[in-house]
Amino acid sequence: MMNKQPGRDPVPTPAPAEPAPPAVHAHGLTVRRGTGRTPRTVLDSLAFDVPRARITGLLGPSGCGKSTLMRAIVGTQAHVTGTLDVLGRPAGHPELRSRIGYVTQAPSVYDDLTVRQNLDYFAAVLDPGRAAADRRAHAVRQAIADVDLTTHTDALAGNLSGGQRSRVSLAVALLGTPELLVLDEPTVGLDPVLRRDLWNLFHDIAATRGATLLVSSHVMDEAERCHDLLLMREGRILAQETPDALRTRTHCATVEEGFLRLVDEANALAAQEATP
Ligand SMILES: Nc1ncnc2c1ncn2[C@@H]1O[C@H](COP(=O)(O)OP(=O)(O)OP(=O)(O)O)[C@@H](O)[C@H]1O
Repeated sequence: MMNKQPGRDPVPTPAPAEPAPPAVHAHGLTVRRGTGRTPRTVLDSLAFDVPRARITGLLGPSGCGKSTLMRAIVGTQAHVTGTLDVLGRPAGHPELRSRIGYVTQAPSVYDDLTVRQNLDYFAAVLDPGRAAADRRAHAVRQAIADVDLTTHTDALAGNLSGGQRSRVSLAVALLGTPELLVLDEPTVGLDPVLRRDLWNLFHDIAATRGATLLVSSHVMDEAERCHDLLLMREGRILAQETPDALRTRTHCATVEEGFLRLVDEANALAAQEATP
């Protein structure tokens, strides 16, 4: 269940990282998008690791390439080159389908079905057959409880608020207890209480299930809630470190200030290089 305690919650310390391979490993990862003669390079030779059983925040301004990177990781992005390994397999490998939960920015729920019917439908796709009926019913109940929608189980999805619909999408992604959850701006448009509750849920999922979460946001204060950060700017990785390390290195009080300092430095460097 989601924690509804008032006040700001500290980021819980995760268990010491095992020397397991990272959940995501990228090297020379490049994506070109657009049709015609001049496709644009929207991800440019990225190299990074996403550690297991932790929450990595993927942050950067609108248009910097966060969604494109997430699509590449879940295997739905075309024109990907370089190395991109996910849970030990090349991104897009069929075996990964049931091991990854993905929530896009637009909640993908059927408005004319209830919350339970939406979950039943996706559970039947994931775990078909009469023999699995009891297991599916349990998984559906659990996923609805995880996102705190038990009291809305029989409500039509079309009658829910935006935040509740987002949580139905998240519940769908939680079916099958995925090892990696890729969440594209899951808190956009939510009120502060719901945002906090969702972040508490993310921490529960990482701590109790050992799942890895990659969560994108362009709201910098959400960075403070992550164990690790991948900061992006214009299709490149600007920094990969913990919030603490970023604040210390940049001598800034907040991740937002630290990020802006790195952006200014990158801009100054680019201007210097462009000067003949
Ligand atoms: N279908 C497309 N064809 C060509 N370029 C595209 C296409 N879709 C997105 N882009 C470009 O790719 C870049 C990265 O877009 P992307 O959606 O990954 O950014 P984002 O960081 O997720 O942005 P936001 O936070 O606004 O969702 C942008 O410059 C965008 O204009």
